[in-house]
Amino acid sequence: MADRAVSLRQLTRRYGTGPGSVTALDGVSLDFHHGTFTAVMGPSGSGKSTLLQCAAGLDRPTSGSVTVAGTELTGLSETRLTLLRRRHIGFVFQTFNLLPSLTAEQNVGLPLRLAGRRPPSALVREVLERVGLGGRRRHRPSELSGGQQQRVALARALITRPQVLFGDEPTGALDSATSREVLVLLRDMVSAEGLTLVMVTHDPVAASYADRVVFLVDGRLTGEVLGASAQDIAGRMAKLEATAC
Ligand SMILES: Nc1ncnc2c1ncn2[C@@H]1O[C@H](COP(=O)(O)OP(=O)(O)OP(=O)(O)O)[C@@H](O)[C@H]1O
Repeated sequence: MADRAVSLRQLTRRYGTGPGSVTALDGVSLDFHHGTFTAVMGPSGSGKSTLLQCAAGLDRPTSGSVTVAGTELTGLSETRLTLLRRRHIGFVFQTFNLLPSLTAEQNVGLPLRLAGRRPPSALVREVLERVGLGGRRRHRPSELSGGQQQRVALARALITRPQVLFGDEPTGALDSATSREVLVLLRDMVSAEGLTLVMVTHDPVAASYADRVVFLVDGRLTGEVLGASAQDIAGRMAKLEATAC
């Protein structure tokens, strides 16, 4: 158990009830080990975002269990779940979700403010420097490029030093060169700093930065590959999409 940052057991998420209900996740069991980078892929509607939201404690599964940092989330009160998320989990989205009226450093300090702490300026500076934005501390999101905004979002997710970072298409809105910069940064945080990263992506190139790629179809796990090239991953995706049609 100690080497697992996140464990999913028989995770099922159904939306709605009766004949119109949708089973977005159907009995998924998966482990994400400390210091590893996993990409989650699958055709549109296969349950990738639902898996991420349940694993990150942002959504509650219909049945099954999620364990993060040794604590099972099922059954935790909203307050305890919020505290656990703040302490152990970071999340980055495709849309960077920065507050437009705040500077980069104010955005980065936000999670600590929400937890009732004053963000130490040395720590904010250190995290912004880590993502290569030491010189942009006073800029507002509108004064930054897409890649820079995503790096601010990354710094904001990392300021609490989470054990696990979940990314839902974090490079989906970026051009390929900028996307590569963000992926190199993410890869380095896993390899050099022991972060555990779980990233949903449609992009085989982005997935090739991961140690492992897991594939979902119709809410079920259909396989995984280790250390695969972008070409191999694209080939597998093409097959899955052909059978999903
Ligand atoms: N709030 C909701 N209410 C009802 N159905 C939902 C809801 N959210 C997702 N679904 C359904 O659950 C299934 C899985 O959705 P999900 O967003 O997890 O898929 P995805 O693999 O992330 O898709 P995409 O690649 O298109 O983003 C889909 O059939 C979707 O329509």
